[in-house]
Amino acid sequence: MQAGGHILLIDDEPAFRELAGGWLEMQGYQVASVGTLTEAGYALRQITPDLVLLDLSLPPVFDPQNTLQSMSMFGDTPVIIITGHAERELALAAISQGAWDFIAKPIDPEMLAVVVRRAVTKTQLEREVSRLKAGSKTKNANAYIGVSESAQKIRSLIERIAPTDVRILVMGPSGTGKEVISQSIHNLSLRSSRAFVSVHCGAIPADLLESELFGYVKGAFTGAEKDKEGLLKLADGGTLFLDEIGEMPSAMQVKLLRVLQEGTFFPVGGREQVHIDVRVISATNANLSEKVLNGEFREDLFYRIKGVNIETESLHDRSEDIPLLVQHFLSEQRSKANAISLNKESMEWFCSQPWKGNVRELRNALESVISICAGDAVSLDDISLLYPDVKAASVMCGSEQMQESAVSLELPLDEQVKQLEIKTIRRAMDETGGNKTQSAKMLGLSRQGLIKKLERYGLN
Ligand SMILES: Nc1ncnc2c1ncn2[C@@H]1O[C@H](COP(=O)(O)OP(=O)(O)OP(=O)(O)O)[C@@H](O)[C@H]1O
Repeated sequence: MQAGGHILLIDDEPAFRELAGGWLEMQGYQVASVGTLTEAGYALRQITPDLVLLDLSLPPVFDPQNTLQSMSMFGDTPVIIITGHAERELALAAISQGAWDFIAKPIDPEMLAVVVRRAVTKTQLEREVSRLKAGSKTKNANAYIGVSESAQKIRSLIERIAPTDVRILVMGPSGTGKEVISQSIHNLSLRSSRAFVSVHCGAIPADLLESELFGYVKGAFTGAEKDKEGLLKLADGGTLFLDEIGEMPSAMQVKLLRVLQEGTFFPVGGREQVHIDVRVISATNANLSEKVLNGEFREDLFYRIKGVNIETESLHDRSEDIPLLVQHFLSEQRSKANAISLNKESMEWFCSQPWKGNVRELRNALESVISICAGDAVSLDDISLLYPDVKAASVMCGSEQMQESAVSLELPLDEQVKQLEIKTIRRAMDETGGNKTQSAKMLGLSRQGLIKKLERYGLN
């Protein structure tokens, strides 16, 4: 995608299209030029312009009123009317009907540049505003939260690769934030004002996936009463997130490969090729290399989507992220409801659970507990209504130790987190007489995760 923006130029004079189109391209815009409204309709299926430049006198009828009545086909995209001298009245009428501006032929390139820039900037700003309004999901650009070594690496990788168009494959257990990572990459990318379209490849039945992705034309099958755009077209200019790509049926894998290689596809039942410009981010909790070896996933598609790999760890193996995640989800709740907090024991309980469903399970549990909390601080009594065998965890969790040990601003955060981890691990090992299995359980880590940390910190 070029930074300048997309322009749809509709004028029946080929020489003018060539001249004005070429000049605008030199200014950094991507220009689609057509000679009739019918062609404009086709073009709109392939691009979402930031601006339309429209001549009012168009074949076959050459009736400016007819062209004016068709302006609704451009939705809220600004339209600049191109007029001849004699059409000034008409141009004014066009503006009263919602056109953004008009410019008279012969066109002064300097004037065209100014008018076009104003209109394109307006569209881009409006789209940005609606993107920001669209929800808190996009509010925080890098929404991936965590202080563990793995989370910090992922956060900085997100920031590094976001502005590029490199393809990305995010791998890791369910509920560990693969979609959060992908959305954050989109938020920080040059495509952030365009759509982030998420497709759950395993959730859509195989026979529906093709029409969902590619769209269809009227009459393509029983029930196709009008043309429908697919998710690929919706993602044009933006990011396509293919979740659970490992579950994509093999027939669709071939078709997706073609889209990724050529940037084009045919809607179901359609004869016109659609061009798109999307950045693809894929995610999976399966071992794709193994699937390739077993013949369950196409090798050529695997190499096409691979790009940069990001691997998430289970929450088990980075329990030091729990306090921050809990604080984050609490603050999200606070903006919806009254201030609510967690008392000391309940925070300890949250830090000590295994959370097999990872961050998703942690978040759901926290939200359920908050919803039944009687006061303004969640207590173990509240938790026990949902988890009857609740017991206060004996291990202190990160945030509290942070408060206890004097927090120093002289040491980098990494170092403080490391020291906190070492202290917590030592304490668990002391309390269990050095038993790794019990310590791991106490710390909410897998045994393997604990062993890795012991090695990393030389605590063996
Ligand atoms: N590091 C994180 N920071 C903030 N929120 C997170 C993080 N990790 C996960 N979440 C939250 O946990 C929930 C699940 O995250 P997400 O859907 O991104 O996981 P996933 O790995 O894509 O899961 P699945 O493989 O099941 O699709 C979401 O509500 C998300 O907001």
